[in-house]
Amino acid sequence: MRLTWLRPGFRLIVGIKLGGWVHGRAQAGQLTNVVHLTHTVGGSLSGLTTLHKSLLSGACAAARIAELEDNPRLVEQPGGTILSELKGAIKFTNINFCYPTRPETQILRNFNLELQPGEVFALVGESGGGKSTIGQLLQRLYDPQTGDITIDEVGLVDLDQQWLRRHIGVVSQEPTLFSGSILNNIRYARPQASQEAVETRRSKPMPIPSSKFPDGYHTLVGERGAQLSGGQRQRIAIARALLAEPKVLLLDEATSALDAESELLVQEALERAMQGRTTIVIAHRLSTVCKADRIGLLQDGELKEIGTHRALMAKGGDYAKLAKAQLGE
Ligand SMILES: Nc1ncnc2c1ncn2[C@@H]1O[C@H](COP(=O)(O)OP(=O)(O)OP(=O)(O)O)[C@@H](O)[C@H]1O
Repeated sequence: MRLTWLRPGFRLIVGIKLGGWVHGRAQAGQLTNVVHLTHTVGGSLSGLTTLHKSLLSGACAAARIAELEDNPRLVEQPGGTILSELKGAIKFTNINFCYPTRPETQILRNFNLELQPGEVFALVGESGGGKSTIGQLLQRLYDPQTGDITIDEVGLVDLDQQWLRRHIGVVSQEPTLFSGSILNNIRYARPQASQEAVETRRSKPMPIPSSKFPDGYHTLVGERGAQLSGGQRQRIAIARALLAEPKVLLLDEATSALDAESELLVQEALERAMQGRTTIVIAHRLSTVCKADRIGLLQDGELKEIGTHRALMAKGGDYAKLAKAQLGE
């Protein structure tokens, strides 16, 4: 078995990182079959390979390994507050952030944003401007150098990280899948969900045309979903987010890999999913963000314009120029 779940040139770092990370989880009693890994971490790669097999015996463990691989987190801290009820009020206050590997490049400058529970907020701006970074900070994959981020007025730094990530549904350009069936990939956030619950959400079919797969929902997706197209991977990630019913949704170019017809169908499913959830939508195509309650234009690391599509168009600023160029308004 190859250790392809570890990126080439990344193995040693993962080994060290995994030690701390897995230990944290094991202490929390949430991933007991991985506790052996902490003993293997200074050991040989063959030891890790054996362990890898045993890890893959549990779908959740595998999912978490895949999750870890794609997100070599710098912030790993066990314990913390678990809120009994999450409303979804989000506040970023005076955030300054640069990635630790590139301290000379400031991504966010004095960034401020306050979202009401249930609000749909779209983030637009030039490529590389820091939109996805805001999503990464919200999941606490990184901590800002200065400033605070709160959910329901509790600082992210005080919240239990696993709890936080379970309550934020994420659909990104390149979703994280693990080698298992479509079914298990979808019910990652709710492992006990029945197949019926997976296939139907609020009486509407999930956006997975399972008849197109040889074994329907039991079709294996290959390592990291390699046997699927980008669009199929995205559909699975969307189905996973819909099933989990999180209070906060982060849609980062969630439909970018879909063809126009599929995008319409999936967009409809997503719009249903956004109802009653605080949602941050990141999209290049302005046609998908026009309906948001508010839109923010990120420029030079801060929100330069903020308002409804109509208000921003009336203002005639950079958003209006962008929209006119794209939508021909
Ligand atoms: N893990 C990382 N380490 C270092 N720099 C990074 C990392 N991730 C992103 N960056 C850099 O941070 C900047 C902002 O990236 P980000 O992905 O947030 O932009 P974006 O606005 O979402 O871009 P796009 O619209 O193209 O997806 C970019 O210059 C990018 O190269």
